Amino acid sequence: MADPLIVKICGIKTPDILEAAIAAGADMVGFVHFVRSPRHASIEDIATLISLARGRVETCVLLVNPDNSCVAEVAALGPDWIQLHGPETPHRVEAIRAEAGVEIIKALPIGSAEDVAHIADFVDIADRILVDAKPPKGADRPGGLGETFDWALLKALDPALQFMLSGGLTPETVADAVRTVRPFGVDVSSGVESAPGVKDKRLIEAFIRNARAAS
Ligand SMILES: O=C(O)c1ccccc1N[C@@H]1O[C@H](COP(=O)(O)O)[C@@H](O)[C@H]1O
Repeated sequence: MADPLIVKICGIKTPDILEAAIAAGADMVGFVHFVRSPRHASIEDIATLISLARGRVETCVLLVNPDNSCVAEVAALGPDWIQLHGPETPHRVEAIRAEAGVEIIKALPIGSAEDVAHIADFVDIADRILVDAKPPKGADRPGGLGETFDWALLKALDPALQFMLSGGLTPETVADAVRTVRPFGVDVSSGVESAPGVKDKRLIEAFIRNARAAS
């Protein structure tokens, strides 16, 4: 039997939405610590959210090219995962993993066949790979933009690679994404919001329901 689909709801900022994501059956919740994001949460808020979530759902802190002090601050909160969503090199990912002692999701931007080929540089270093749309030139952040990409590019991947899919997924598109791409997991942020940074409980429920129905 195939592994059950992992569903991650990212960009949670409040206990209320955390509870809604857990009640809806999320496997993993993400907290963004990146000041340019409308989903940015302070270290103090993330500490509270992780303590509420511990033992109930896997937790992930999303960072963009963090320095060592940021890594240490986040590692001290005891998340299950750190998601690196910036231009971190394989060497830097390895160093952060060793420094933090936390499993790493490496997010990689996909816009071309070369981007897909670049994934191989990280498969033995990161604990999990997440593919996202390459942000448009001039974007003020490297993700959480609701942008999709050409999923057909992923056909070049090693079929044995278990990866998570993100990038512009919504309750309407996630079933098609699951059936077409057959990812190990799906990750969503802006597709379950009523406005940038404002999560919508009904959209979270619909996303998880539709993802599971297709898996
Ligand atoms: O959510 C953000 O603001 C964000 C900021 C910086 C890097 C990544 C960010 N979000 C992640 O991007 C993907 C795709 O998001 P979306 O569903 O297209 O909105 C996902 O992993 C988000 O957690």
